[in-house]
Parts: sequence; structure tokens; C-alpha cells
Amino acid sequence: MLLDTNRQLVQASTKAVSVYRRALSYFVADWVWIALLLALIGVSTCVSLVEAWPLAILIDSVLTKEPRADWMHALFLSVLPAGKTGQIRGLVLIGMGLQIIGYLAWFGRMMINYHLNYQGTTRVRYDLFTKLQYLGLAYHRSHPQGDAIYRLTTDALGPWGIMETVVGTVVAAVTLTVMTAILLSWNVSLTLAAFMVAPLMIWSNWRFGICIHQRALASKQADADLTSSIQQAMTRVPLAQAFNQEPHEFQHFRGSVGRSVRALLKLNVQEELYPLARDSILAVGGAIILGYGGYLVYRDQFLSPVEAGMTVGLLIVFMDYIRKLWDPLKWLTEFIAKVRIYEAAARRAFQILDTPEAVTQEPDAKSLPVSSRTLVLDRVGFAYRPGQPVLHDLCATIRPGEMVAFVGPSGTGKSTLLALLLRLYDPSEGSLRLDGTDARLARLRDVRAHMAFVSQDSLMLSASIAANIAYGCPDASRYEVEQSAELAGAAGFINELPDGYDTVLAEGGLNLSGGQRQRLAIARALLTRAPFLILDEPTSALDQHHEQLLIGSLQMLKGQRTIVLVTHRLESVIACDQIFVMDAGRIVEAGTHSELIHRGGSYARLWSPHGSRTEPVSEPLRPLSDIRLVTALALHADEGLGSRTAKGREFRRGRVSVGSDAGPRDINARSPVSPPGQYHVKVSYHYRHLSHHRGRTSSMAASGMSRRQHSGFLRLGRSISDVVEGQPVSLKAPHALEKGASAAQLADRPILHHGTALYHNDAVEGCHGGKAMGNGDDRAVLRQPH
Ligand SMILES: Nc1ncnc2c1ncn2[C@@H]1O[C@H](COP(=O)(O)OP(=O)(O)OP(=O)(O)O)[C@@H](O)[C@H]1O
Repeated sequence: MLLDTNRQLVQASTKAVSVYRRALSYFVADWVWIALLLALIGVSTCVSLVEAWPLAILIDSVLTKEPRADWMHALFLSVLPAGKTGQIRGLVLIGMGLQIIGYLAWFGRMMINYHLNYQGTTRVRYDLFTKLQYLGLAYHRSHPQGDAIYRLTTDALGPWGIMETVVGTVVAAVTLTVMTAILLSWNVSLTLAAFMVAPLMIWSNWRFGICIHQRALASKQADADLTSSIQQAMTRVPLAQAFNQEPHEFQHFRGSVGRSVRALLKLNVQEELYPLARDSILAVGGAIILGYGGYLVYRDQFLSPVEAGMTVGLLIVFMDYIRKLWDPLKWLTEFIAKVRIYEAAARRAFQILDTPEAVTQEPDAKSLPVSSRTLVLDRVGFAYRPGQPVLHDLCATIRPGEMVAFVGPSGTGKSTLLALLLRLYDPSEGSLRLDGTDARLARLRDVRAHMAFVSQDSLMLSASIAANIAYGCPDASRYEVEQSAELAGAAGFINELPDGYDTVLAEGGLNLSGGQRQRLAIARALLTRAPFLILDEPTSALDQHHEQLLIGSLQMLKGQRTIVLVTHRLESVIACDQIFVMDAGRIVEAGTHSELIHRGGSYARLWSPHGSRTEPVSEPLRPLSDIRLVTALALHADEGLGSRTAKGREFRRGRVSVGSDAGPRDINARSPVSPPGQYHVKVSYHYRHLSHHRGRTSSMAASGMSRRQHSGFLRLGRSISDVVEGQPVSLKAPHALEKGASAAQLADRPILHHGTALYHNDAVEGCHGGKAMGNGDDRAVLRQPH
């Protein structure tokens, strides 16, 4: 039993020593400053040892006929002039000089102390912050944010506290030894009398030290709880308001404040009792020295004069030394209690540094340059907690440029799988491979650089919209930022804000709607140009119109980027190359939309649980004749350039070329316009005026053919090949295809804004949304040609 206790004690002290060593290691780089600090401490100590001496010399050697003969008096007198007034002046100057040197040394010590404190603590905070940034979701989800903030701000001071306490204690031990030796050399009995109060000092230091330590810890904990509870309450404000829980929240807050105040008060009582006890003991010590020392002076100077006996000057020095003994004694007796407070704080800080990371990088991890790659899930399994797997045996191959979706009921592990793709966790079983390389064997940064992620919660910074979009790509130009916003369907609402892209968002982007935040998050991901776009419920907060726009944009990116989509909105996955249906952590079906519908399994049931949802695609899509788009674009171009009407003109040989990342290409009947998105469009066409005569239209022979050519930006909401008869399609274009107009200037405008009359071959059957130009909600219904 005793052996066990001893072993535990040894283990505890070994651990403590390792904490101290680790804490001190943060100051090793500042060894020059530490050496200077020690030198200044030496100066201060020497000054404090001699500063009472000028008065003693004055009384015992200058203001008497017979100067004392000991070495200290001899030393002082040797530097003083011979005359009494000169000696008095000299002593005044020495006393003043000592005081000034003492203050300067103190000032230097304080400055170095601050410097060391800030340098070391900054290093600890850098380490902590970096570690917190890299710690996995598992850590952050299981620890309150307030706790991390407290450790980073307050506990990070622990290593400096240890450093300060250790240095202070070493200096105190040296000072105490030197003072005791000096006192003993002068007068043993008075020194022993003076030390009669030492046990009391030690006891009071020990007793208050422990008590203050415990109460400081309790107060720290109460403070940390208060910070956490405020931080959590702030995030719950909307919830509290919605459920009328403000009074309850206040009660909760009052409870936390009460606990913090009570803990602080208990600490304050001890902190104030301590100097009371200290001063009382000092008063007792002072009385003993004054009484006994006074008696010794009386005895040695008057009763039976002794040459080397006690003098008034020596008594003054004694009184001064005894007062100064308190500090080193205090340091020594408080050492344990004090260092424990800092040790506890340092431990809490080091706990974070020692937390194992959920995802680590192998020392010889491979570099994996960013490139389009085939992603293979090879029998992937994962468990958050041992023995409770949430993913089982997932197998899939996702080729570059494919758009794939994972769908299935809530809680089946879709988001968990996305977290594995981002390497926020590593699979417990099986592997994820990028072009055959196990993601675990590649550099973490490289794997993550392949992925642009849109999370469910669309986190926003308190910064401008442009900065929010450019978060993952800070070097992006304003034009690129605007293009991403355009693709994500965010440009419309951004341009309507008074400060546009420079609008500064409130914390968490709370001055935007959920859908607007989601579109910004999508723009942010699109801007990174990472080959994989990972989207977790990207349309959950979008209305149907913006959902369509986004899906259109994603389809446009198909082929250029690999898109991995998790969604419950099955309309979004129709165009996916592969749809993986998950249930209870397994992939239970895989295929295209029509394959899965025809199979009549889980997907078909998800799609139409009660047989009520209309299946939108039962036949393979038939593209509209692209020439109609050409004509429509040509007509629109003409409209956009200010012609009052397209009526009265006949258009011929329309030619539209579009510029995309792959370079400009012509659109004609053989090269269908696909996919949707934003294009730089050049339109050239020939036309001639028509004359209307009694309801019949004929060519105005005299006018002949004219040629027009224009260019600008055009946004095409959906691929023409996806247009399904009877379904609304959003064909958006700027109101003018002007030369040199920027994407931002050209806000969404309806291309099909005047109804059928403008368009040939009945491509447009109708248009709702009004005739006004600039109504961004206009939609047209295209009809398949017969
Ligand atoms: N950090 C976590 N620790 C422990 N279990 C978790 C954690 N995150 C999720 N889970 C559990 O893992 C399972 C899968 O969750 P996940 O969020 O991946 O499902 P999901 O299919 O994305 O759900 P939803 O469609 O509702 O978003 C759930 O049972 C969930 O409770």
C-alpha cells in the first residue's frame, strides 16, 4: 500500500518535472534575455542589501566621535571625503544613487519580464492555435468552443508562470542564504530572535498558498464555464427568441455569473486575508527585533560599552533586512502552491498539444500534385466510436469529370463519407484512392487541395462578400470572383446590394438569407478550381429557381470537374452520371437516374414514395434543334442592341460563337450548345427588313441583306439538350450584348422576354414574368420540335 502510494508520488513528480521542463523550453530561445535578467536581479539584490547602510554609517560612524571599525564602515568611509559635512553629503549622494540604481534595475527587470512573458506566451499560443486548426472534427465537436478559447488565452500563460516562479524561487533561495549569513555574522542572538517569526511566516505562506491555489483553480473553472455559457447563449439567441426562452436563458446566465462571482469572492477573501496575516507576523517580528535589538544597543553602548557591540545603525540595518527576508521566504514557501497553479494551466494547454490528431500524415507521405484523378472507394468502412461502424464496405469508382450523387435517408452516413473524402477522418477499413494512391499515403495538404467543399452550414466570415468568396483562393482577381458568383447564381443578389461585392457581412453572414449564404459558399468552392467539387446539400436552402440555376452550373462544370453531391433533393441528381443510393451506411444501389427508376428499387421508392411524384424523364432527352437557339440568340442580340423590335426583320445565316475555357467555338446545328453557364458570345447574322401588307409578310427587295456582329456575355441557365417539353427553362442573358461589357455589369436578364413572336419555329411557346426587361425571374417554356 505504502509502496503503491510512493510509486504514485514518484510518477506524479516525474510528470510535473516534465511539464516544467517543457514549459521552460519555450524560453530557451531567449537565453540572452534570461542572463540579462539574472544579472539585473543580482544588481537589485545587492542594492537592497546595502541601501540601509548609508543611514547606519551616518549614525554609527559620521555622527559619532569614534567611527566603527568593521569592514563595511571602512569601505564606505574610504570613498567619502574626510570632513563631516562632506561625509554627510557623500552618504546622501550614495543613498540616492543606490535608490536610483535599484529603480533602474527594477525597471530593466520588469521590461525583460514583459518581453520574456510575451515572447514565450506567444510561442505557446502559436503552437496551440496551429494545433487547434489541425485537430479533427472529432475534437471540436466534443469540446465547447469556450474551453478552447480559455486555454488559448488564459492557460497559455501557464508556462510563463512556471518560468517566473522558478527564477523567482532560485533568486529567493540565494538572497535568503546571503542575508542569513550576513545577519549571523553580525549578531547571532538577534538573528535567531528575528527568525523566531520565520515558522509563522512559513506556516501562513503554506496555508494561504494552498487555499489561494485551490480557490484560484475553482475561480478559473467558473470563469471558463461562464465564457462557454455566454458563447453558447449568443449562438442560441434566435432559438431563444423563437421559443420565448429569453427569461430561461437569463436564469441560466445569472446562474453562471453567480457561480463565477462567488468563486471570485472566495478567492478575494483569501487574497486579502493573506497580507493581513503577513503584516501581523511582520509586526510581531519587528516588535521582537526592536525590543531585543533596542536592549542590545542599550547594553552594548550604555550599560557595558563594547567596541564591536550592537549599534543603532546596525539595528536599523537588521530591521531592514528582516523586512526584506519576507519576500524570499514567501517565494520559497509559496513555490509549491504557486507553481501548481501554473502547472495546472500549462497542463491544460499541453493537453491540447498532446491530443492525437484523428488524421495524420505519414513521415514519407507522397506528393500528389493537383490534377483530375479517378477516385476509388475500396471497401471503405468507418466508425466514429470503436465497434459502432457507420459506413460499411463502400465501393465506387468516380472518374474525372463525372457528376455523381450519394442519396439516401437521413443518418445513413452520406456526410460522413464526404468527411472521409476531405480526409477530415480516415477510413477505419478499406481505402480511398486517387489514381491508385491511397489518400492516407499522400500529403494531407495535397489531398485536400484536390477538394473544394460546400458544407451544409455555409460558414461565412465577417468580411466583404468578395473576401468570403475568395477565402480558399485569396489571389483570385475580382473578375474571377464575379464569375464564380455568376456561376453559383449569387451575382443577382450581390449586384443589388448597395456596396455589391464590397458589402461586409455580419458575423456568420447573418445579414444574408440562408439561400444567399449557400450561394456564396458555392461560389467560394467554385473559385478554388480544385478538381473535385464536394457538395453537401448545396440546394437545401435554395428556391426552385436558384436550385435550377445551380444544377445548370454544375452540369456546365461536368467534364471539367468531378462533382460529388449529397442531397435529399432528387430533382438535382437526374443528370448525374452515377447515383449511389445509401442505406444504413451501405451502398444499396448504383446507376443513372433512368436505370434506377426502371429498376424499381430503393431509389424509385425514394423518388416517389407514394407513387405521387411525376417522373420527369421517362424517355431519353431529345435535343431541340440548335439552330433555334442560334436564331434566338441572334434575335436577342439585335434586341439588346437597341432595335425597337425584331418584328419586320428576317434573319438569315445566324452564327453564334461562344468562348469558354476551351476557347471559342461556333454553335450550329452540329455542335449543340451545352452545357449551360456563362459564355462570351459573338453573334453575327444577316437580316433584311420585311414589309407587312394586308397580313402577309414578304421581303423588301430593295433593302437587301445586312450584316450585324456583336459580342458580350450571355448566361444560359440550362443545357438545351436537357430541355424537356413542357418544363420551364431559364434562358438568361444580359440586356445588352455590348462589346467589352463585364459579367458584373450584365446582370441576369431574360433572353426570351417578348414571347413567341420574336422566335422562329415556335421554339418559345410562352413566357411568364412580364414584358419588362430586367426581370430576372422570366422563364420561358420551350417546346420540342415535331
Ligand atoms: N461526430 C460524430 N460522432 C459520432 N457519431 C456521429 C458523428 N457525426 C455523425 N455521427 C453519426 O453517424 C451517422 C451518420 O451521420 P451522417 O451525418 O453522416 O448522416 P447523413 O446521411 O449525412 O445524414 P443527413 O442526411 O441527415 O445529413 C449518424 O448515425 C450520426 O448520428
